[in-house]
Amino acid sequence: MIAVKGLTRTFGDLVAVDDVTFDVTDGLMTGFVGGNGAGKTTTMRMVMGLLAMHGGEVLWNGAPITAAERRRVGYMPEERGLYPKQKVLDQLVYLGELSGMTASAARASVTTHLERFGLEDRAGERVEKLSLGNQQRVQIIAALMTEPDALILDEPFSGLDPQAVDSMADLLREHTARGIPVLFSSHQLDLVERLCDRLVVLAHGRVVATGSVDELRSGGPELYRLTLDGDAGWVRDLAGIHVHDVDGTTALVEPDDAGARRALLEAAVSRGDVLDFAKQVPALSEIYREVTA
Ligand SMILES: Nc1ncnc2c1ncn2[C@@H]1O[C@H](COP(=O)(O)OP(=O)(O)OP(=O)(O)O)[C@@H](O)[C@H]1O
Repeated sequence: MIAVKGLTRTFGDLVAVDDVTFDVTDGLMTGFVGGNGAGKTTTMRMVMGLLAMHGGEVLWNGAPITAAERRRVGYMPEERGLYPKQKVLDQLVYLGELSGMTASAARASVTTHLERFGLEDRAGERVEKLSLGNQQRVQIIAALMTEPDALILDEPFSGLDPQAVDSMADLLREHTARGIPVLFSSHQLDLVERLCDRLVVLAHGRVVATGSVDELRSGGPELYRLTLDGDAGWVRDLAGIHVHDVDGTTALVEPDDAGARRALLEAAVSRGDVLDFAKQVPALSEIYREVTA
């Protein structure tokens, strides 16, 4: 498990990462989300030892992470570092060898991964001839091919078509199923919601929310949507009901307690037909807007 404790980094007057603490737990997919400039890349680079920390520490299974342990982490940087002139297979085998693999093991792993991403017929092409999405796939293979002990991926899904997103998601799930901790950053909240076991939400360098999607969803107010066959404006006059919105025949309300909720429903039934009354589960995007506001 990777534990980030009190990580801090400044650039001049800017505190880019401010006392950031979270875990990347074995076998779980942790999504790292936050707006542009929130500090995700800076945090990941410090975890990988590519940028000096100004405070805090990074632990691997409870002890400060060593250089050797960091080499066992598959990392996909934000700035993609491929050599445009080199052929895909040669480049990946070279990167594998740099990470300590033998040439034959690297070649076998690369071949398997190229097939997974449907790139086997591109192995002999120069990287610069690939589309951006395919270059992205090659970059991902570079992070995965060494059978790493953990994965830290900066925007691994950006630029991928839906089919490649699915291949990538399956691959990451295979890693977590083997107990490997995975941290990835993304702006695609629908993907994060679908894939992640846990979320770390960053805003202005600080962690503003952590937990599973369900935990984050249940942390907010308990809202109900009431739809009537007539105007719903009268709900504003009910005691114990905080009205969030009324739009014609529909009201979004937050009852103080179960008694207020029952009274609301009884009042609604006594006035006519109740077409719908349901608890509202907020979308991750709504929670995200709330916590990063
Ligand atoms: N080398 C640097 N020198 C000065 N400022 C920097 C440097 N690297 C990052 N920053 C600043 O630190 C803040 C955090 O940047 P960072 O790249 O970590 O954010 P991010 O969450 O990854 O954003 P994005 O989603 O846009 O990639 C930003 O304000 C950025 O401008």
